Amino acid sequence: MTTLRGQWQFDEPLSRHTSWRVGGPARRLYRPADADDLVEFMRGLDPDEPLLWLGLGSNLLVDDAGFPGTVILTQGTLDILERRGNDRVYAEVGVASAKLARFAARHDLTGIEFLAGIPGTLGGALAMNAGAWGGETWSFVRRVWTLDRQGQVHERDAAEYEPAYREVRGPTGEWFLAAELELTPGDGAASLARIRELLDQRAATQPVGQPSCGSVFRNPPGDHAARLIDSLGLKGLRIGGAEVSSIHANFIINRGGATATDIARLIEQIQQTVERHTGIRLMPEVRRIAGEQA
Ligand SMILES: Cc1cc2nc3c(=O)[nH]c(=O)nc-3n(C[C@H](O)[C@H](O)[C@H](O)COP(=O)(O)OP(=O)(O)OC[C@H]3O[C@@H](n4cnc5c(N)ncnc54)[C@H](O)[C@@H]3O)c2cc1C
Ligand SMILES: NC(=O)C1=CN([C@@H]2O[C@H](COP(=O)(O)OP(=O)(O)OC[C@H]3O[C@@H](n4cnc5c(N)ncnc54)[C@H](OP(=O)(O)O)[C@@H]3O)[C@@H](O)[C@H]2O)C=CC1
Ligand SMILES: C=C(O[C@H]1[C@H](O)[C@@H](CO)O[C@H](OP(=O)(O)OP(=O)(O)OC[C@H]2O[C@@H](n3ccc(=O)[nH]c3=O)[C@H](O)[C@@H]2O)[C@@H]1NC(C)=O)C(=O)O
Repeated sequence: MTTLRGQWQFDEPLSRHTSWRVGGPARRLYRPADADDLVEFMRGLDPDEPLLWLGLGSNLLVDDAGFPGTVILTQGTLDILERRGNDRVYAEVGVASAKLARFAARHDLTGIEFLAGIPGTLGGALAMNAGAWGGETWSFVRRVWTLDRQGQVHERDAAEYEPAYREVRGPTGEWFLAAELELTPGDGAASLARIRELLDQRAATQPVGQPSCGSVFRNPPGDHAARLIDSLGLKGLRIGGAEVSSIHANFIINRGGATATDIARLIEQIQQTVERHTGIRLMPEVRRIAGEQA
């Protein structure tokens, strides 16, 4: 029997762990001390316990009722980050995407500048195939290490996964522990300048200072959700504390005191209005949490 070294919290409000600042309590939240500790934790976990892996919570709509199970928090832990060889970076999933982008640039490795403005962890970026400005996370992944519910670690080749727009299909019942990325050796100063440029571009077009989950809807083929929502005059539409951003129409911001229900109702209202006027059913990009996630 091994003693766990991580930290427990009980009835922890998930509004403290999501960028929308909404979401009810998790029955239990566990922040592992490191990857070995997390392996031990999974080995001892009740097979029926609902489980949610959480990074920064920047793409999650957690219900007001909370999560009736265990949340594993990787942000602020699982933070090993190192260069390997000429063109590789190894990172555990708790590393912030922004930190990974700057680390690569400082080591004269280029290609992932786009990750600098995407809030969240590498784990969330892998699960969502996070992308911006033409770049996508999985274009750079060569290997991943995953963990299953029995506490078994698997080393997997990127070829075992099928990345698509804001999603990736692969072996089920496993979560990401770490990844190895292949980057292009180049000019680190130019890479840092590109990061600054992309952050400026983002600040000019997105409400980065206000609580949100980024784009609420996926872009439909050949169009942009934001353009459709904007063209119907929905900017500023508000339910409770949730409001369609007047800066970017595909962002819903928490104006203070929003509930998950406010946000969910606003999402539905936008979907219905857009569908009625254009025939296009917008599909959410954000993930709604009400039960077990795998
Ligand atoms: C202001 C703002 C701007 C944004 N801009 C962009 C953008 O340009 N492009 C973009 O793609 N996204 C964007 N997003 C959305 C979000 O930042 C990304 O999806 C991000 O990669 C999520 O990372 P996270 O750590 O917060 O994941 P979380 O929200 O914590 O989790 C997201 C999903 O990943 C799963 N997950 C987390 N860690 C793991 C793991 N280790 N193994 C398996 N599954 C895991 C969770 O269970 C959940 O289903 C933006 C969000 C905000 C608030
Ligand atoms: N957190 C959120 O809810 C939101 C975040 N954002 C934006 O998303 C991006 C990423 O956010 P988040 O995931 O929270 O990560 P952080 O902003 O916490 O950044 C993570 C790490 O990246 C490095 N870093 C970030 N910005 C800088 C900088 N200007 N100069 C030097 N190093 C930097 C730092 O690493 P080191 O430890 O090496 O210094 C930092 O610890 C930021 O641009 C942020 O403004 C936007 C909306 C919401
Ligand atoms: C923020 C996210 O990702 C973002 C990513 O940061 C940016 C930059 O690459 O490109 C996508 O936004 P986007 O398609 O809305 O890109 P933008 O360039 O801002 O806008 C697209 C088009 O919509 C129009 N537009 C935008 C905002 C608005 O309020 N009104 C409007 O009409 C713009 O004029 C432009 O013609 C990603 N969103 C999706 C759903 O793919 C996220 O996934 O959370």
